[in-house]
Amino acid sequence: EKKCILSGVWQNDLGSNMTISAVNEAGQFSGLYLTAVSGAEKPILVSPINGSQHIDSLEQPTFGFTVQWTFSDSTTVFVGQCFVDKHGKETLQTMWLLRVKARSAENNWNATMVGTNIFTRIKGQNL
Ligand SMILES: O=C1N[C@H]2[C@H](CS[C@H]2CCCCC(=O)c2ccc3ccc4cccc5ccc2c3c45)N1
Repeated sequence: EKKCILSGVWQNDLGSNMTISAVNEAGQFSGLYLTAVSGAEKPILVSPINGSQHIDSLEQPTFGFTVQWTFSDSTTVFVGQCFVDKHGKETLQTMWLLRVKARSAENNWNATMVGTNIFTRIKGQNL
């Protein structure tokens, strides 16, 4: 069947790595995110994630999570769905919004970036 529980280790098309802890009975999870890219002028550090996935159906569930970047005053929210192919290979198709801190309300208009990322499991991490 096309069940997908997000716990485990994932890598996206940018080379960023994400480790998601156990998913509880409400579908909530936490984890750690190490981005491979950044536009901040600070060194990249591991950052916490918190989110939730649907577990009512577990068939190719939708999910969302927030990354609170520890190395800069910025936040990213990811939203997406887990797809499972006929071989059982899971892929997370996501879109994200990155909000960086604006100096003033006048600069609010260009403080949010948008993009997409695809995540796949790093081998041997299906536990
Ligand atoms: O795995 C993934 N990694 C990337 C995508 C979506 S999240 C993103 C990493 C974001 C790290 C923070 C950052 O880049 C960042 C932080 C602070 C900034 C301050 C000021 C900025 C001004 C212009 C452009 C920026 C671009 C990224 C920025 C910041 C700025 N997927």
